[in-house]
Amino acid sequence: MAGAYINTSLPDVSDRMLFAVPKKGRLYDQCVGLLSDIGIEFNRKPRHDIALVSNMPIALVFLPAADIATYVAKGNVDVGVTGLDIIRESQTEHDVAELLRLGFGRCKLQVQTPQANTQVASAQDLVGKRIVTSFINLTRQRFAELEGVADPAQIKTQVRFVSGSVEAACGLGLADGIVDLVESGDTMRAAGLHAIDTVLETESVLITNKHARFPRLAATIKQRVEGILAARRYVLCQYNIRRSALESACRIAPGRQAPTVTPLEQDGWVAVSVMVEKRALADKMDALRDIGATDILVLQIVNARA
Ligand SMILES: Nc1ncnc2c1ncn2[C@@H]1O[C@H](COP(=O)(O)OP(=O)(O)OP(=O)(O)O)[C@@H](O)[C@H]1O
Ligand SMILES: O=P(O)(O)OC[C@H]1O[C@H](OP(=O)(O)OP(=O)(O)O)[C@H](O)[C@@H]1O
Ligand SMILES: [Mg+2]
Repeated sequence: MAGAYINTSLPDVSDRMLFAVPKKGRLYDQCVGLLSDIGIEFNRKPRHDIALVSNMPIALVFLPAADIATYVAKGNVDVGVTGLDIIRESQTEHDVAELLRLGFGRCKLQVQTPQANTQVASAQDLVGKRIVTSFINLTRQRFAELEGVADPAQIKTQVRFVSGSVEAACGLGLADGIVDLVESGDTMRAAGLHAIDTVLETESVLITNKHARFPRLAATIKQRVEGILAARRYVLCQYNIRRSALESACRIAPGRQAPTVTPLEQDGWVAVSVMVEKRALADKMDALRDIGATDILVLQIVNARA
């Protein structure tokens, strides 16, 4: 095979689905936790970026998060996890299919400027000025909108790429504003900056190549992840209630599909078991108690396939 060489220390991945996972950074721990929760077993040797999954025909490929969308789009790997920000920045959204939003890696890509600079109140005030960012394409697109220019290559705002520590650029006198990710806002505030515009709200996404080689396996991964995400989102609520109040109780907590109702060994009473979203749980328990529910128990869900 021209151009290829055999490295016997690399595992044979030819008949395995290649699954790209961020090799470090914010998404790494979350991804590794998710892989474990969906039953993917692997042993990553130190300094190796490929790990064979022992219980499925999958090879995990550990790559920089910023490159994963491009690898998936080009079909170098079949599926991957990365941020929506990276998919948009690398202009791969037409070549990758989004399988699932993952609910972690949530943050905002924001235009930021020194708090002390009272001349700049909105992103419009930065038109024509110097912006430093790791997201040059998204930044140019946003300033093209602000400038009313159709082609982002024609904007007058000067957008310069840096690969990290973006927030230092204003303090160093290199920029009038930056465009970077903000989650808690601590990094931004520590650099004396504040946000004046949101370019994108992002979170991690499970993506696949549109012509992926292992569509059934990718669908299995998606289903497994859905089960874990649902389990993280819901708890199982069980309570006893008089049959006469059951209809009201079902309106309060209708569940994902419908509550399970079983008769109690006590005339006129039933036991109800229902999935409830964690964030609404306390209110729902109060409301169930108000209509006479008793012995309200809350149980953690480990997995919840639809
Ligand atoms: N503070 C944050 N909160 C939530 N998600 C984030 C945050 N920073 C980055 N992300 C998400 O994680 C993706 C990868 O960024 P991350 O900073 O983890 O990678 P990196 O810059 O390659 O790693 P490192 O910062 O360790 O060098 C981002 O594109 C974004 O989707
Ligand atoms: O609003 P916060 O909670 O402070 O998070 C935002 C920071 O997180 C990311 O940086 P990261 O820690 O990944 O370092 P990096 O800049 O070296 O990528 C991002 O680039 C911001 O700097
Ligand atoms: Mg980072």
